[in-house]
Amino acid sequence: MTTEQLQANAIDEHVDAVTHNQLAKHATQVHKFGGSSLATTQCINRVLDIIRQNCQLNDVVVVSANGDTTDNLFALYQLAKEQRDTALEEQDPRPLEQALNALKQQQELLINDLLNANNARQLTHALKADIEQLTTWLSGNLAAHHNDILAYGELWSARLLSALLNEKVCPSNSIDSRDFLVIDNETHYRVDSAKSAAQLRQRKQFGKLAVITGYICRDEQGHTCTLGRNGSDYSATIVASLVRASNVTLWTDVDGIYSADPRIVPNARKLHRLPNGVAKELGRLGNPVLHAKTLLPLINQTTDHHTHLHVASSFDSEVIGTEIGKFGQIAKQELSVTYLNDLLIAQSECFLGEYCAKACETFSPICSNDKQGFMVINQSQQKALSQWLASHDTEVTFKPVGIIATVGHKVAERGDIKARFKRSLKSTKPLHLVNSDNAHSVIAVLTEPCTTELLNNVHHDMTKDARHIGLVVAGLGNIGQRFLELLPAQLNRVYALENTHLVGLLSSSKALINNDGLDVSQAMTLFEQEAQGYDHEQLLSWLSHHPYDELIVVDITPSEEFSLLYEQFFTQGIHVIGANKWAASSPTAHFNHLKKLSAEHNSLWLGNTTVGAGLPINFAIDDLRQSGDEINQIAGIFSGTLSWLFETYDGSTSFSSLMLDALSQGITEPDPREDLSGRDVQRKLLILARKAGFELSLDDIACQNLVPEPLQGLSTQAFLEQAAALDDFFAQKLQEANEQNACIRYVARLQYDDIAEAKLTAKVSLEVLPATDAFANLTPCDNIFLINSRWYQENPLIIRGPGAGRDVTAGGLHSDLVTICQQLANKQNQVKIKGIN
Ligand SMILES: NC(=O)C1=CN([C@@H]2O[C@H](COP(=O)(O)OP(=O)(O)OC[C@H]3O[C@@H](n4cnc5c(N)ncnc54)[C@H](OP(=O)(O)O)[C@@H]3O)[C@@H](O)[C@H]2O)C=CC1
Ligand SMILES: N[C@@H](CC=O)C(=O)O
Repeated sequence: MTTEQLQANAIDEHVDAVTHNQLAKHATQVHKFGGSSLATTQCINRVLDIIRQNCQLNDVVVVSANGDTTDNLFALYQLAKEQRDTALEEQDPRPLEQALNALKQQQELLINDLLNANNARQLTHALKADIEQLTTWLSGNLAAHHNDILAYGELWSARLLSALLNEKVCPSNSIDSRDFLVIDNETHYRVDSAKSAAQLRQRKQFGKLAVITGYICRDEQGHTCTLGRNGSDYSATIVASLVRASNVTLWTDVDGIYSADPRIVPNARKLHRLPNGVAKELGRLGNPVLHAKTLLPLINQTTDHHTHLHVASSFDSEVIGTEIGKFGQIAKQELSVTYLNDLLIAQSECFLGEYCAKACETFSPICSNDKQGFMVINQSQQKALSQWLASHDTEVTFKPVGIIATVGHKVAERGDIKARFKRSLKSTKPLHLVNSDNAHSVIAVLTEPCTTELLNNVHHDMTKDARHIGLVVAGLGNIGQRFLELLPAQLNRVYALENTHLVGLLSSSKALINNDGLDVSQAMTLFEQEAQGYDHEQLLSWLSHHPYDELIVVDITPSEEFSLLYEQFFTQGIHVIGANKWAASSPTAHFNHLKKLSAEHNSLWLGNTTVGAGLPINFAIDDLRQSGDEINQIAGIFSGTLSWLFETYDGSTSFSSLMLDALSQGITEPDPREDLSGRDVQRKLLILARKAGFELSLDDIACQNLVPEPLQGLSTQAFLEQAAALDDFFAQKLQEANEQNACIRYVARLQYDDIAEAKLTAKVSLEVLPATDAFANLTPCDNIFLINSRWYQENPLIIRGPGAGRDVTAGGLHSDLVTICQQLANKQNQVKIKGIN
């Protein structure tokens, strides 16, 4: 292996390592701005902002000509040509002069609007020289300079942007791509990569952001060439392959690739991630944004280096676009529907058997079939194909057709998708159904043009179940691990979870995020091996660009700090399932703000395990209220820990030993003082009170703290070590209760009395209860909830059962997950297409 290859491999390994975990930062990037993104001073200022926010100095910017400049240069060329072809006495030089003047003024306007006087003077001077050269070419050997003339569009655009960057953003130099980019065959746009890469290295200046002209290059003889239609996109991906960039972003006037043309199919979904092969097939079958040749340089077969491509809108840079690259299974499930009209089906005996392959090689048809002897081609190919067949002495018939195709990774090999596609076409009776050679599409050949209605209906049938849900689990302790253990079976079993993928795992200091999904059966092992340090800024940045239709964060942390992120989650439409009680018991203003945000952004927020673990107490209260009931009393034993401790504690074992036992069983909070202080019960009562419709805060609930003061300020570890200091207090309380034939229980009580002066009273405290009390005879760890309401007055509603522990809590979280996924599925079903034409 050469030194260069070794270096290249080392770079690849490094890039692989940092990009596998998606919270890591990326390497060199190429940003390409299309003509519409650079059309006006306003657009160019937006581009400056995008560069400020997204580029580093070692990145590369590739530009198209500003707005319509290339079209205007081409029109200039045509005018000059017409003039040349006109008899001398009939020639009128004015239209050409006017067009040239208009072009010059357009450039001067941009220069003077954007640059300071000094820089504007320099660029105007250079522009003047260019216009003189243009004038010479237009009146000289026109044909020989066709491409030189067109090249000015990109040249001016790069020069202007680079000058502007120098003035306002960062050091920059503009590079004329003809100084490095060499193609050895203009027709097939084949790039001389070794020569071009070496020449680009020489031109790129260290510490300056390079602004490179798109669209143009040179051939081996040094003539200016263009890269054809959408050549600037192609330039960007070529440059990316030359500098071995990790990513190219095509900043354009659309915000991504959709599952169908969104101008025709209003319910088209944006495809966040497209595998390379599928993107190429979409480009081939008429996607207006992607072009097959743009994607060619993205995979280097020799080094296996993969560059990802993003399509994003320069008009709304915050909107997440589409990423094209190498992905795992989840992205491979994406389906889209595309169509082409104004095609011809050519039928000939010549297409039967081996000649078909030859014809395909020459004409690259949309589709063909060598058993039935047909090819579908563009109308523009009819003449050439007729001639080709005539030279083979064969007859051909042509008929107008359209096509509609379903496109997705290896769809032609998936019986279920093909069957669905056939069903969706049953009213149409296509002429043929053809699998594409690469198997990434199934194409239906239609006798009539594809209509808007057909496209909408087929799109609906093909993509109705296609929304993907990403799942991020925060908190991988006692409950989090059990949740993950149960996850594989749930994903297999529950239909509503069919498109749910585990994509992120977080502890307090480490994160493992993978957009391609994590293997659920090995989640914890993967986390231990691959998780990396992270901060909230990185996490939020990933969350704001996640590639899923919906994202759910399951918060199984005990952290207030993590709960403060809910505000950003909800703002981004992310759903939250919390076992963590902090947010739901936060100060009233904050809690109301979160509720408002989640409603505004359609974020679902469930927290049924925050009280009673898996018991359906939150459901019950919601249900009572929805049925018109009014709750006036909630009481009970809300702490599994305290229930277990007081039901078990009979004096034979010290209270502190029992507490350590409860901790090891996973019943207590990570810091058992959260239970013993009454705070956990206080939070639960607040959560239920809010559910029942009362507006109060923690301070409104009197709370008896059972932790002696000297133990309150210690670290968790120190507290556990000194836990024996609890024992005397509880021994004495137990003895006093025993003397009255009673027992001690930690009880929560909320009472609403609309006649009394203090209408609402709420407290959590240690009570001495008669041995016969309903709260006195629970199975250790059970919770009991007693509710009095209009419907349940004399005879209260009672819910009782285990209120803490790994299984019931993890189970309760899974119940919330299914509920959310079912609701999201219903949301998707609301977009039924009615049929429009
Ligand atoms: N035990 C039970 O029966 C019930 C518990 N709950 C709630 O479940 C939650 C988890 O309890 P449990 O599993 O026992 O706790 P553990 O202490 O066992 O685990 C907590 C996990 O959260 C992580 N974590 C802590 N802070 C953060 C943070 N800021 N960001 C991301 N991750 C963080 C920890 O990471 P690290 O290891 O790095 O510290 C750890 O992985 C608590 O809120 C608890 O109230 C709710 C109902 C019942
Ligand atoms: N520590 C809590 C756990 C559940 O919220 C309890 O004991 O109830």
